[in-house]
Amino acid sequence: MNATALDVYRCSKRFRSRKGTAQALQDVTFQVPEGARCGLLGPNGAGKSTLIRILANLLRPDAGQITVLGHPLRWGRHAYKRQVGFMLEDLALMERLTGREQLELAAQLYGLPPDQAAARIESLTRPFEVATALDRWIETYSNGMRRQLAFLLALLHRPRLIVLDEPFEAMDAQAIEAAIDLLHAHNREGATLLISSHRLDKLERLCDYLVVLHRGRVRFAGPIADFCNHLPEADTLEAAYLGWLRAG
Ligand SMILES: Nc1ncnc2c1ncn2[C@@H]1O[C@H](COP(=O)(O)OP(=O)(O)OP(=O)(O)O)[C@@H](O)[C@H]1O
Repeated sequence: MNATALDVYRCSKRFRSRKGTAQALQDVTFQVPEGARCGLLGPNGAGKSTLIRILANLLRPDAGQITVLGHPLRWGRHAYKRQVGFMLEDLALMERLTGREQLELAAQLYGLPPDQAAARIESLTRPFEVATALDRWIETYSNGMRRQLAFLLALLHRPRLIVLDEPFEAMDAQAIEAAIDLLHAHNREGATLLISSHRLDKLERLCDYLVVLHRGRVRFAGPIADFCNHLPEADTLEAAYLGWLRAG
């Protein structure tokens, strides 16, 4: 049996503001086996980004235990940081660096020797439009190029777990294809994937495992085939998901 890459147990998060409270996550429990290509699905406001921000240690859960690659997640500690690559909703790029400088800086932080970093940057960026703009300030990038750069930053250090929040948003068709190919290649080399996206057609091609959140709760976690078997008449993941939502 596979080891567990990600173990989330009874994780809850409530946001409080003057206008009231929002229970973003409630007793969220699921596991992702090592080597899985896991899609994270759910309607707007289901809690996907909140969960990913908690995994990235940017947000403190109110309750719950999370284990990432065998390390318990502790608030403010980054025991596993070098083994996980994140692309978050807030891309947090450094506008007055060039794309190459941003990639080199990250490579340095991850301890890649400069010659290896240069070769890695060259091969990673080659299929993407951002390769033509690596020596320009990030400030001048289009939205799609910014997202390509953020995506490549998540993969740069060959992490064992890759966690991406809406990676395909604003990417053109060619970039999406290149991104899917790269993710498959990293998965073949052993990386586990957790990818939140509303692009169900892309997730269907990429993923073999699914976690579905709805109003902050886990409504399904398991192989995609099991999810689709609930609605045998649906011939795509999108049709199965829409049918599942309709059934309430
Ligand atoms: N900083 C915040 N303050 C208050 N409420 C928040 C905050 N962040 C998220 N929420 C609320 O938490 C809930 C979950 O939001 P979250 O962004 O995690 O959903 P999501 O599944 O990523 O949605 P989407 O698909 O629209 O990106 C929503 O009700 C949202 O309004």
